[in-house]
Amino acid sequence: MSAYHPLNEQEAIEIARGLESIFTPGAHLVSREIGDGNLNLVFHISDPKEGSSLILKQALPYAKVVGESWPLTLDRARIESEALIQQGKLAPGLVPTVYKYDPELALTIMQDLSDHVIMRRGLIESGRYPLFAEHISTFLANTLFFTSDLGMNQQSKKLRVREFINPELCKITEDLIFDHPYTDADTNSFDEAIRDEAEALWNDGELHLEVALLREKFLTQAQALLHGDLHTGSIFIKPDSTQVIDPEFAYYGPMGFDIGAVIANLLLNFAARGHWDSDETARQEYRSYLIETIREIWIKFDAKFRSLWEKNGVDRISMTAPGYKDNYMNRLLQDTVGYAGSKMVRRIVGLAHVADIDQIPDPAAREHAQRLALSIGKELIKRNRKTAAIEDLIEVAQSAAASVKA
Ligand SMILES: Nc1ncnc2c1ncn2[C@@H]1O[C@H](COP(=O)(O)OP(=O)(O)O)[C@@H](O)[C@H]1O
Ligand SMILES: CSC[C@H]1O[C@H](OP(=O)(O)O)[C@H](O)[C@@H]1O
Repeated sequence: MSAYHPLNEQEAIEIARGLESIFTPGAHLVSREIGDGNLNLVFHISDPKEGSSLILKQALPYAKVVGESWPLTLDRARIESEALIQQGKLAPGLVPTVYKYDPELALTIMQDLSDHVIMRRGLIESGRYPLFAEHISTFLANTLFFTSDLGMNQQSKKLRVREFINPELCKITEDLIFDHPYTDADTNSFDEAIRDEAEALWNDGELHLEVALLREKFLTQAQALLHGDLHTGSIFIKPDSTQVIDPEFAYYGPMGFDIGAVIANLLLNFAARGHWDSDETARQEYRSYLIETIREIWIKFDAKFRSLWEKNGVDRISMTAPGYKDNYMNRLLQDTVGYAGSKMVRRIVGLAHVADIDQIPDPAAREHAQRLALSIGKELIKRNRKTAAIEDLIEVAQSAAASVKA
């Protein structure tokens, strides 16, 4: 196939045919474009007779959600395939296998995970995933520890940082998460019913200070290789398996940004309950499940990260200096809390929203969910540097749920 152009379904089939380890030569293949994200084309190619299939993901030279007026680098396909390969080595079984990367067509060919569901949809449908905290804490601990100065050769790490310089995708995050929600920006999008909330965000100096500090860390702290967009739409799940996809925002940044993303998206679902539950008891039970999952994620992450540090640490003084590990883990928790809050706020007033809340058809119920999400998000941002335990974050969510009335 020649130089870059967006593929059609037939061309996608022809490329997939080349994967002879997946498809029998001459097989009748079927192609469907299934991309529902903000940025890329995703083709599902299958051989219905044999039951074999794969995914072909192609970057477009612009942001699909906005159109050609928002050009976007094709290099993100390289970042995504390289990040998937790194994560696959560090967290085996928790990301799809990459079969092939084609730089010219900005194409990643990977394992089909259609037997899983996108976790955001699973949560909306009140699914429970008892192994999720175990799996995602392993993904986070392994990928973050072994790409940081604590767990890898520090000279090699600097070279890795260079490979994952991702300025255009980082700029999206810097704007959409750490700037636009706090000013009257053109990209913002919110229901008129909550204009008072949006305007309050634009005028809250205490909040702006904390957002500026979190933004500074996002801009400057090359702590570890992040997934960079770890929301529940980037996680495929079923009861016995968790698979992280879509790391095109990967770069070396502050670890708490990834952990905070997971927690923020569980809390967005927490705020949206009610509409998705049959009655008040079901709502309380599902919220308890979400809170328990958040608690478990942090506790398991903390234990696994410390254990990796004990067994595999490469940085002498950080392993022996009294109190350093506790200090590090506490700063990590504080970042997690601050970034979780930032990621909640952006999904209510910023450009890209979440189905958990936007798909609530009843305007009053949707407004309640939005106000609750903002209340939790703002409080987490304001309290981030005072956080001492995961219970502090849980307390913020629970007391907001009790005080923001429907
Ligand atoms: N490996 C995969 N297996 C099955 N479906 C996939 C896979 N990767 C992506 N998809 C489908 O394509 C959609 C968009 O993929 P995603 O990587 O999130 O794209 P974007 O970068 O545009 O957000 C997912 O929500 C999912 O439905
Ligand atoms: C203009 S991109 C907006 C938003 O979309 C990305 O998410 P996804 O690729 O999963 O659709 C990312 O969260 C960006 O901030």
